[in-house]
Amino acid sequence: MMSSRSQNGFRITRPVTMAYQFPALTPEQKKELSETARRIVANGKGILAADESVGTMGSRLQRIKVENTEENRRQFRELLFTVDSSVNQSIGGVILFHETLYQKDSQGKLFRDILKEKGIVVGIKLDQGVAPLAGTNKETSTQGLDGLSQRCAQYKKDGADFGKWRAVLRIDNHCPSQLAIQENANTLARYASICQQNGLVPIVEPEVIPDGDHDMEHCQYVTEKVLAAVYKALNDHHVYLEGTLLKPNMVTAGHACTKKYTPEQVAMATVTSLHRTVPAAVPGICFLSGGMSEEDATLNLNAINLCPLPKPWKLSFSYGRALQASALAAWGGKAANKKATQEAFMKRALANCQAAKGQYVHTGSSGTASTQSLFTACYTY
Ligand SMILES: O=P(O)(O)OC[C@@]1(O)O[C@H](CO)[C@@H](O)[C@@H]1O
Repeated sequence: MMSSRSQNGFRITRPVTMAYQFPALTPEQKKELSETARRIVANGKGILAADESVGTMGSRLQRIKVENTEENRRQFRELLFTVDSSVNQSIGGVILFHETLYQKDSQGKLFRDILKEKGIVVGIKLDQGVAPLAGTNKETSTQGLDGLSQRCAQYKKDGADFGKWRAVLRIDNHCPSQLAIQENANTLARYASICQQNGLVPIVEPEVIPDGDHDMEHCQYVTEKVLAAVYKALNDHHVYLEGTLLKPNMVTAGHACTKKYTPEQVAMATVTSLHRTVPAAVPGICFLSGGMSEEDATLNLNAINLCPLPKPWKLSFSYGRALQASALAAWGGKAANKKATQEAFMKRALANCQAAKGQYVHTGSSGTASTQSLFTACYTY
């Protein structure tokens, strides 16, 4: 302890090792990170999560009977990224998988340059999947911290400005365990710190997956415990919250629960848990769709934005399945379906942008694909 006297004679005692003596980031680094984070979620914009790993993309393509080749993955993504530039009114960021960051359109232009010219921020999936936590009820920890700093530095040079890391928590007997909550919170925080050191905005994704027959109240209880642990860990790791985005699950009942809840009930439970656990310094919360149908994901997001509780953050989307399902169905692997594919994608992007402003009006004219459940059991890839 150091001690001194103030002008009016009071003794002031300070610990010698105050955290501010070791700032993690310079003011310039903080400015860049917070500006990028705010840009991604400005004016109802959200994120297209097009970062499916090769295996996950394989299961998407299998549903439409298309072979999982690099060329087929490239062709579908080309259709998404080359839609009309007005997509930049709804999509502020796109998350890419490693392979996609280095792929080009049929004219030889890098996807990342196509996105940047539209004013869309390019992101990159940084986690490397999950591994079992031995001695638990099938719980996992996310891999990818080894060499992460070097990978972040390279991706930053190659045009990425944000990263994504998904932790998976499940609800079951003895789950999530304290071990899984702590391990995943700490790993997310370590990842977030490394991202920020390399100029990437970390998307922090602790997903409580919807497998199980638990009710919505149980999901709310677990989501609050998980988020509280995540924000404690982010604070412990000196992560600059203004330069982060959160990607959580919405609070819903388990997929096999027989009780049904309205979007307003989901919205109230979701915003209540966020209100209790997520600091107002976080600029944006972009929900994952977690196997909800496209239409449910939009209706729930709209209800969340209309929820009459204080909402100091932008509440938006970072959807994978709920932005791509009807586009994939319209494509079916055929170049001739380009127009229908791009129209289907634009329709969902616009609907979710409206929902992120609480202005979505359900017209009742949605196609079949948009109301189909997109749930995959044990979605841990
Ligand atoms: O739940 P969704 O909205 O389909 O996808 C959410 C997501 O985090 O999970 C996938 C698997 O990692 C990613 O492709 C995507 O970013």
